[in-house]
Amino acid sequence: MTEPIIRLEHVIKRYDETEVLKGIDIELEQGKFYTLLGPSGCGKTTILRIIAGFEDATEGNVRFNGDRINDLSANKRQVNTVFQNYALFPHMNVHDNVSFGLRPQKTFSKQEINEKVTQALNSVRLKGFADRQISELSGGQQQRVAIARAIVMNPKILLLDEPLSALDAKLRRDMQYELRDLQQRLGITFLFVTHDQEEALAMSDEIFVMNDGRVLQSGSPVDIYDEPINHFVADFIGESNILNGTMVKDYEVAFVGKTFECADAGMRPNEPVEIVLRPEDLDITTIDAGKLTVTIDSQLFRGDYYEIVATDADHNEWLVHATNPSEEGQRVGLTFDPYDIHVMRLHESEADFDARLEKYEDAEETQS
Ligand SMILES: Nc1ncnc2c1ncn2[C@@H]1O[C@H](COP(=O)(O)OP(=O)(O)OP(=O)(O)O)[C@@H](O)[C@H]1O
Repeated sequence: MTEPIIRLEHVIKRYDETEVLKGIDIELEQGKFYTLLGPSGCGKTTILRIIAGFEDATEGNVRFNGDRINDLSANKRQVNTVFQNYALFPHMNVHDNVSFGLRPQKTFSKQEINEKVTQALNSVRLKGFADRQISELSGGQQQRVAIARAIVMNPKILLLDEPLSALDAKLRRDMQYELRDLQQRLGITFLFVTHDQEEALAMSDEIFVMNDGRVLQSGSPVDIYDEPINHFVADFIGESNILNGTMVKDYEVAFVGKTFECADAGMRPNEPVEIVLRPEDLDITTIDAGKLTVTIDSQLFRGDYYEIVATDADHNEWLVHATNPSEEGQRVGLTFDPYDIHVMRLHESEADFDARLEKYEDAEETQS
């Protein structure tokens, strides 16, 4: 296997007594789009700053293609950063902003610099903007200049710290497509920071879900959405119904006072667990056909689905995304498939979770 381009080995960061990174182990491969996702203050920016060389790790190793770079200064790392506030120079035009990092190198002629700037501006669809002043640009265009300024340096890794947060919803969505497209065209590694789970799901090859200085789970968007490791991840990534339950035995789980067939195995008999059922995996049906009976409390039309809140006999609240409307106060059945029940062990580590998943997938293969 080839060396990951970046590897953080048990990185800890302390400011005085406060530990803001509590042992981060992550690997980034060449040419992939990675996202650090987590709530404000969980340590995302600190990880970027340590990779960029603006901040030292208190403990642990930072490796670039296998070499330890903890002591390498920021300007010697093949890493560039796009900041949230763009950090452009307002008194300079677009060309001078984009070429700013190239000029002190003195290795390029004026013509080479012009070619590189033109190429970078073309990549971010700002052809012909070189002579514009920064103040004459929209927010989205300024964002593109910031990206052009970073990619003109030909980095191996681009770090992006919430680069879309200042844009309105429509422009933000357009830029999500563009950034993803740019990453694929350039083939360099992107490490993107956001606290917006939809953005992370839409853009990434791999997501690191963080909370309180730790990576709780890493994986593809589909893996993380379908198999959240714990309550925090399930709740943070999309909407969920999360309930306490008991794993009666392999492929049988009990919650809300009933026992249901499920697709999980490999836990202790009667182990306490948490259950996740996604709103889009629940169907409303007749009371007779339902696995549970609920009463509809309220509904909102959301364009492509109805968001329904219902309550069961034990006063548990259920969030359901349905294609058809229901009537408030109506008693209906709720149904779901065994494989839509996601069972989460309490306090499971990511390594334990991966081992359990692997065992379960092996068993599935043997069965089929
Ligand atoms: N220079 C510093 N001195 C002391 N504490 C700091 C310093 N820089 C960051 N912190 C603390 O470290 C923690 C992590 O900060 P960080 O900026 O990495 O979080 P984040 O996940 O990027 O948050 P946000 O999404 O709000 O930008 C926070 O509690 C922050 O207050």
